[in-house]
Amino acid sequence: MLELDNLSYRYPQATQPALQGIDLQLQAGQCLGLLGSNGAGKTTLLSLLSGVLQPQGGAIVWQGERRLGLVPQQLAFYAGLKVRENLELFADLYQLRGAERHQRLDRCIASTALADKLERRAERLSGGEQRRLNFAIGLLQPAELYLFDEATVGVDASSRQMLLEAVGLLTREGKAVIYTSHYLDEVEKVADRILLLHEGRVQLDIDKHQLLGDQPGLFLEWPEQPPDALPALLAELGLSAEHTSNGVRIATLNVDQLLAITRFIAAQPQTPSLLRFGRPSLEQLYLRLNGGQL
Ligand SMILES: Nc1ncnc2c1ncn2[C@@H]1O[C@H](COP(=O)(O)OP(=O)(O)OP(=O)(O)O)[C@@H](O)[C@H]1O
Repeated sequence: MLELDNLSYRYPQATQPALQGIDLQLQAGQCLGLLGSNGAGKTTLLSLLSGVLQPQGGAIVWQGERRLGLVPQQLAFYAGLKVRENLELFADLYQLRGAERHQRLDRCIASTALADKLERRAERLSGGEQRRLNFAIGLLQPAELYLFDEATVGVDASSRQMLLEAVGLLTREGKAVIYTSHYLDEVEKVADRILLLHEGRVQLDIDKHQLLGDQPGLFLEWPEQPPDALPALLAELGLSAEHTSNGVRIATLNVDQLLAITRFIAAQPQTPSLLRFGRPSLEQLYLRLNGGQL
């Protein structure tokens, strides 16, 4: 539905481009998790897609009509208006009429749990409720591609869960989504593909399941250092491990090897600070990626 071809952008007076050589294809029904450290270029990319910025190099090619919904990082509603008035105003702007208008309003109010806040002036909402209003306004817009830029900052855990479900529903309905957040557990939940930006370039563009893998591994850490006898045990068991400053990661091991290691741990005077058996989380992989270890 959307193709980016060698896209680049440099802010006026900046010495380095904020984005360079970005190639990307996005399909309907896909949720792309956009990751990268502060300043990597995520917001710039979303601003180019939403038309806030114009590309200076390369092209953005839309297959079909360009219909876009945006939940921006900066709150974008009228603080002096009530929640209901804001939603009605944006429904007007989006030219929603009749049954569709009602349906979309009902759905975005339900998805963001704002039903009991409709008569409250937006400036009187709590920080998390303001985020939810911002989110609701983005969802209200009929679109084929939805962009979420740090859309859940300051939202409490149960409301966040609800917002993520609304994002999941969009992709199940065949909408494309680009979701950027520093909450990697959220990205892990909603995204099916991960795009990592580093200094304005694509560092990694990969299917989420391929990135996380399905092989469970063992992750062990101690408060200071692993026990001195650990390397000998691993050698005896024929296991290869990746060593970190205070622990090890063992990518594959069988049940007997796992049992031998747990027996060894139980016999040590110091207990581990982390013992995790399973797939690595996106957060663990991200830290390794950013540390240049992957
Ligand atoms: N208005 C601006 N003028 C000049 N440089 C800018 C401007 N906005 C962003 N930049 C620079 O462009 C680069 C990319 O910034 P961008 O905001 O896209 O990063 P980001 O990945 O969204 O970061 P964050 O995670 O902090 O939101 C950074 O080096 C940033 O300093």
